Amino acid sequence: MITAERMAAVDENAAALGVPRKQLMESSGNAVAAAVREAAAPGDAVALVCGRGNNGGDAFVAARFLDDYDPPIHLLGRPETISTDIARENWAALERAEYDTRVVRDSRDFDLGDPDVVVDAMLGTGVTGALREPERSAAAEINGTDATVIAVDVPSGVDADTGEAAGVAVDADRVVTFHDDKPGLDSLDATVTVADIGIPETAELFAGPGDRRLLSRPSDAHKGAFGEVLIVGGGPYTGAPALSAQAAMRAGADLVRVACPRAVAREVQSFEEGLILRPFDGDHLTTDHLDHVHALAADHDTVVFGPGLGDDAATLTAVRDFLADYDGRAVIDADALQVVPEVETEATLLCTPHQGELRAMGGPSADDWRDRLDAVSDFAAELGHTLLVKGAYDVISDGTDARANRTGNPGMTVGGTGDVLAGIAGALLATQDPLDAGTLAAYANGLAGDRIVDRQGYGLLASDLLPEVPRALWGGYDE
Ligand SMILES: NC(=O)C1=CN([C@@H]2O[C@H](COP(=O)(O)OP(=O)(O)OC[C@H]3O[C@@H](n4cnc5c(N)ncnc54)[C@H](O)[C@@H]3O)[C@@H](O)[C@H]2O)[C@@H](O)CC1
Ligand SMILES: [K+]
Repeated sequence: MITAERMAAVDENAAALGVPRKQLMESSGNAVAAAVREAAAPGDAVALVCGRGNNGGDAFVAARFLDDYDPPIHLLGRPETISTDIARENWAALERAEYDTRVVRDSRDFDLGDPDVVVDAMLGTGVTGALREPERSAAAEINGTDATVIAVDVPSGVDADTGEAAGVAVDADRVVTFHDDKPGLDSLDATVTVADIGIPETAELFAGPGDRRLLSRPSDAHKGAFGEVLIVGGGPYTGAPALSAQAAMRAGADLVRVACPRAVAREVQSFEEGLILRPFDGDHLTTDHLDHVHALAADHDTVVFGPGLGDDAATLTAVRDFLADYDGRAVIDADALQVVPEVETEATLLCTPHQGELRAMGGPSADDWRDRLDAVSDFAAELGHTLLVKGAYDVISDGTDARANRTGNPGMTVGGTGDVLAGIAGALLATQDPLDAGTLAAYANGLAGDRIVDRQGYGLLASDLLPEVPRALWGGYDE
């Protein structure tokens, strides 16, 4: 099952891999034509009813595979208003090649005739709200015929994610959907077939630029919409919590605060004047500080636990006790990771071990990234938490789905890059589910490192990543 939003991301990832959408449209159109040939007897009348988006474009392609039927291709609207280049190019090809194209300027112009098979290619996943004219009248006319109705991707007017229609929708006999089943098709009274349109498996498996679609900021963004992040770290180390906090800020968090021991607070502050500190007494975290940390955590959307905390036994006990009483969202990194397998918690955790830390947690080791996908997925299911296992290919799994990320480079083995990753993950976990947050954090962190190495060669510092994080997350690079 794939949602419309995820499908759009996978599509963009496929294009980045070199399989552009126009190529996918050729496969989609071919699959639609195959369904028509299966439904139509020789000599049957076939009609294609097309909208102005890519759903219509699929049917423009199908027409070229249906020469035997010489179908009329009804375009609902003026050709100049076709909304995508690839659909427009396919329409222009039909006109130049003298297919039976018919432009419907007004719903009164629409004459469906009496076909045996109708292809409904008015609207697919791009539908918003109830069908407008002329699609609305056309849908009613299609529903009024005895023809076999084959819907392209999804019956026009139906929401592919929910199966619901905001008004009149096409009542299809068959649906040819692409790449994967859609959640909204299950409830329909139609035969659904899934056509493989040649999207590489890795367009879905590997993080890519399409994954960033999740971050498109709503236009009415107000302070507080992107989350407040608490970093709990520092003690034996001071740079780590400062890096995580700055990374969370660069990744779009609205507010980031750092809870660290008072003994190192000035030093942590000195890395960046914009950090907001909420220190606790002493020089390392212990159970004495848990009331303070719990009170703070309750006011934040996510907590990043671990950067620079150290592995003092009292500190690890404090982490364990904290998690046992916490039911929010947290990124767990560095020394804090080792307590995760022992603790019963209601919290939603995104754990970010490298492969050594994963083994220390009792997790699997596998050299090949494909083997690691399965092994990490099993271990995530066993833990009941999401894992982002860092490596040349990062592997991310919530125990159900697994993804990989291959941005990043050997220059990033330098100290502190993991703290940056944890901070980005903390910011993203405030608004995304753990699998998406982990995938996108790994992708952006690695992409930032790749851009720096492209520009200046090796010799990268973790702090170099910080100013690159916004562009890695929101685009602006020529991919
Ligand atoms: N990987 C993919 O996602 C692929 C998608 N393809 C096709 O592309 C389709 C999605 O294409 P688009 O995103 O262009 O969207 P659609 O073609 O589904 O719809 C977009 C058009 O519909 C209009 N519209 C929206 N709501 C309307 C309403 N309520 N009443 C009347 N008109 C309305 C818009 O103004 C726009 O012109 C898929 O359903 C599928 O058929 C295929 O071409 C190949 C690959
Ligand atoms: K359709």
